[in-house]
Amino acid sequence: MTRFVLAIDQGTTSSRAILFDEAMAVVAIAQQEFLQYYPQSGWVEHDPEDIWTSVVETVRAVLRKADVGADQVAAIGIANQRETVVLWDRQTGKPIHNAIVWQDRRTARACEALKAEGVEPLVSEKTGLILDPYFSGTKIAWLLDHVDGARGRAEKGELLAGTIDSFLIWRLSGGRVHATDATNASRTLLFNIVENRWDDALLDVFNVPASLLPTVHDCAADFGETDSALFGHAIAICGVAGDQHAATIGQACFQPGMVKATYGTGCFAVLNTGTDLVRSQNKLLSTIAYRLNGETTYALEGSIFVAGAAVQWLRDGLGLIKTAEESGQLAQEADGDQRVYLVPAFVGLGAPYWDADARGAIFGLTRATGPRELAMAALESVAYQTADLLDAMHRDWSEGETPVLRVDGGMVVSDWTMQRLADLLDAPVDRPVIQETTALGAAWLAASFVGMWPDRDAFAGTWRCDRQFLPAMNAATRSERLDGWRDAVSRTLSRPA
Ligand SMILES: Nc1ncnc2c1ncn2[C@@H]1O[C@H](COP(=O)(O)OP(=O)(O)O)[C@@H](O)[C@H]1O
Ligand SMILES: O=P(O)(O)OC[C@H](O)CO
Repeated sequence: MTRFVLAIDQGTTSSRAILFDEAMAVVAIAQQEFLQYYPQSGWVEHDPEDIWTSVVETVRAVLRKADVGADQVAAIGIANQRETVVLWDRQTGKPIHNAIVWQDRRTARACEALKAEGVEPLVSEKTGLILDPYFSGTKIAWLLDHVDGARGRAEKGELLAGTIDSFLIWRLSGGRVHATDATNASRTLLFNIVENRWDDALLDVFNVPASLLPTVHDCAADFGETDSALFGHAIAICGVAGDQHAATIGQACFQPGMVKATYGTGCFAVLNTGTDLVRSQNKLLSTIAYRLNGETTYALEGSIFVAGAAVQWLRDGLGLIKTAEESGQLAQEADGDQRVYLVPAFVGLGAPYWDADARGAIFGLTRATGPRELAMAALESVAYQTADLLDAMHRDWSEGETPVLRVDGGMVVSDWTMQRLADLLDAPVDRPVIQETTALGAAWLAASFVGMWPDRDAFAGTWRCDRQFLPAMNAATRSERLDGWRDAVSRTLSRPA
């Protein structure tokens, strides 16, 4: 009987189920978008029931499309939007509130208060992170303090907490398994990435009871199996990683110095630093790239909150385009001499600025500026932000030049954006043949655990380039544009950098 592996890619705007065969080829894909809730300025929520329904329905749809039975699926790998948290009732599995999404800034004041108490050095030392509302710790505390009775119920052991992977594992396993992997744990502010464990001192700082938290496994491990009633047959869950970590694996960035950037809702550049935990001097994060066979590989990460979301804003906020693809066509026709800069700080700025209070701004408008130039500015903002990240990485990573950038995510189909990225980075940009790298990484974790796919090195040897974009902008233009961007950012920050 032919065997398959199933990847669940639970992203910020949609859930995807992707079925791979034994030869690592994509057999079928199903995708479902779900609603985003913006209850207040800077707040972003998801209904966990929407996420759950979209996951179950896409899995059923992909099996139907491929005419494959659940009994033919050897294993499931899960990749998920990170940092987003859910608190749910241990008995009923019902969430006590909407999920607070990674982009949500509601805990900015709480982070400032903790900084004023002087705990940031301790937190950074243990977690590799920055005290920012982006991460899960203060979001969990917010839920405990703002949902009626939640803290009392948590202390009595009635509630469970988790990132989206944990919530899905709990539901998929019929309420039997409360687990996560080391990469997701490393984004919570509660996990000590040096000692690889939940840290009591951090639980104290964020006032989170240990009983809420899941067991932490390697990325390729036994995470239980799905309730057989869900898909007609139980399927083993054997791979879990945060989506950016899964993409790092899917891009085969296994060697120190290799770097990938994923362009979805946000953009996340991840540089493999090997088994050494490198501390950034330039406001990048130190994080767990992946943990396999008990060995932790670390990474430096630059996180940008708005990448494809700027294109969504052109479409849904301004109504300038009907589809995301039109952004590239408009940018192509734009007057390239206009220096219009969009700083898309819709939910503050992430790395390397970390300014939760900044809000978006547009500079350089003239009477001649129209939709084309705004589209160009939106797409260019993604390239400029990446340039900021790679610049910080170059300064932190002393092991020589970082090699070419491997890119993936929904935006990389835009040739115009990828060319502008190479131009502004002054470095080659490689787009792989398989652009579902997040799903591929999750599938590899699961498939290698059950011995179905090749080991790490052989898997890395299967990576293929679809197109390489080479820089073609002259140095003077590049430097003038980057100066303009930095000036625009400095005028957008809520406080001096
Ligand atoms: N042709 C395109 N040009 C520019 N942006 C695009 C294009 N196609 C999709 N996008 C953007 O890519 C994002 C979706 O990518 P995806 O990887 O699915 O995101 P996520 O995992 O965060 O939900 C959207 O924000 C969308 O605006
Ligand atoms: O949903 P994505 O692909 O934008 O990824 C979200 C990140 O995991 C947030 O840290």
